[in-house]
Amino acid sequence: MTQAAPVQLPAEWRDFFALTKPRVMSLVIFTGLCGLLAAPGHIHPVLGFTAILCIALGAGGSAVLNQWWEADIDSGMKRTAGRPLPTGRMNRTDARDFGIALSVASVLIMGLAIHWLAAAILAVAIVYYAVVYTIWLKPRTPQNIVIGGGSGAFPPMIGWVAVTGDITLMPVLLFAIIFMWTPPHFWALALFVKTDYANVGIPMMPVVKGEKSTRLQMLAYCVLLVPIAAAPWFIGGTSWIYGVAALGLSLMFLALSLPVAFRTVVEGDKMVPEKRMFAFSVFYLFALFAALVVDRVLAYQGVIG
Ligand code: HEM
Ligand SMILES: CC(C)=CCC/C(C)=C/CC/C(C)=C/COP(=O)(O)OP(=O)(O)O
Repeated sequence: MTQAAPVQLPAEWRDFFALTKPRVMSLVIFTGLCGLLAAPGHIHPVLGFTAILCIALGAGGSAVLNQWWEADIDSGMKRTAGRPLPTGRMNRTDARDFGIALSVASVLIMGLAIHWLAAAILAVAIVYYAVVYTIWLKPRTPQNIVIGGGSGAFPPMIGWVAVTGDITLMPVLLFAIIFMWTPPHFWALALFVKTDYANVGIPMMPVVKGEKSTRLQMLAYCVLLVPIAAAPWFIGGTSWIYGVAALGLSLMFLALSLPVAFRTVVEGDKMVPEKRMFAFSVFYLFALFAALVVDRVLAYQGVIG
């Protein structure tokens, strides 16, 4: 029996798709979906799908605009030099227009089909990432991702508001969890690509304040994340199922941050603890939000109290 050839997008389409940072955005879309599924209330599946599609379009659009603005910086970093704009495979104007089209369409469809409050938060998230973080904070301050982390923290709130139409304590806590998670997530990576950022003059924390300070700050955020991740349980917004998962995952994340915080790096170091912490950060958020959905679906079906 002959095997079917895998479906391949035309090269140009692949570049447009790559510009939306699909791997990073998969977690953004997942947390948005979890916010939507965990919210109390009902949304028609077609509208739920539309809301998630809008989050995906908005997140993708802002990532495209981020790369349109940063094409020169990206060409100077090993990790990003192969992207469609720095390699010259794509025209900058096309990228800009694509980013604007995705962003505008996402907000308009969200507003017209779902809810204007959800659309407004989506618009804030897009502007926060594409303008506040990319243009203003990133080239200016080592606190760029601490403050800029707000951009990635909005999706579960958007998903939640798409169902309920209002902002309560629970979506604010989901925002706070991702906000606290972002510095250890990103600085773990920044530690092992530090020279890239130094070469292009981006003031990331390890470049400006040094590795020791960055490592201790990562530990501090991991400590804060333990009560913040468990807060939805403490306020009675979830059952013990989410609570135990949140405490277990957060303590594991904290445990992985200890060797990162207190070790001395030697010449030729492979940065294994830092790479392990970065990989776990991604698993952490997937698992935490999955636990939230399991908890809420069981509660709404009356299986747990
Ligand atoms: C200001 C905040 C953030 C910064 C600066 C940041 C930065 C980064 C960078 C530079 C990478 C490496 C990506 C690459 O190699 O192209 C990365 C990977 C990743 N980020 Fe973030 N991130 C942030 C927030 C978030 C948020 C909020 C999420 C999801 C909710 C997220 C999800 C991911 C995922 C899933 C990966 C791994 C992608 C892969 O498999 O390579 N990030 N992040
Ligand atoms: C709904 C919506 C608008 C969501 C946006 C969410 C989001 C995840 C924002 C921050 C994301 C991110 C991957 C930054 C990468 O940093 P960078 O751009 O500095 O990384 P680079 O060095 O790889 O370009």
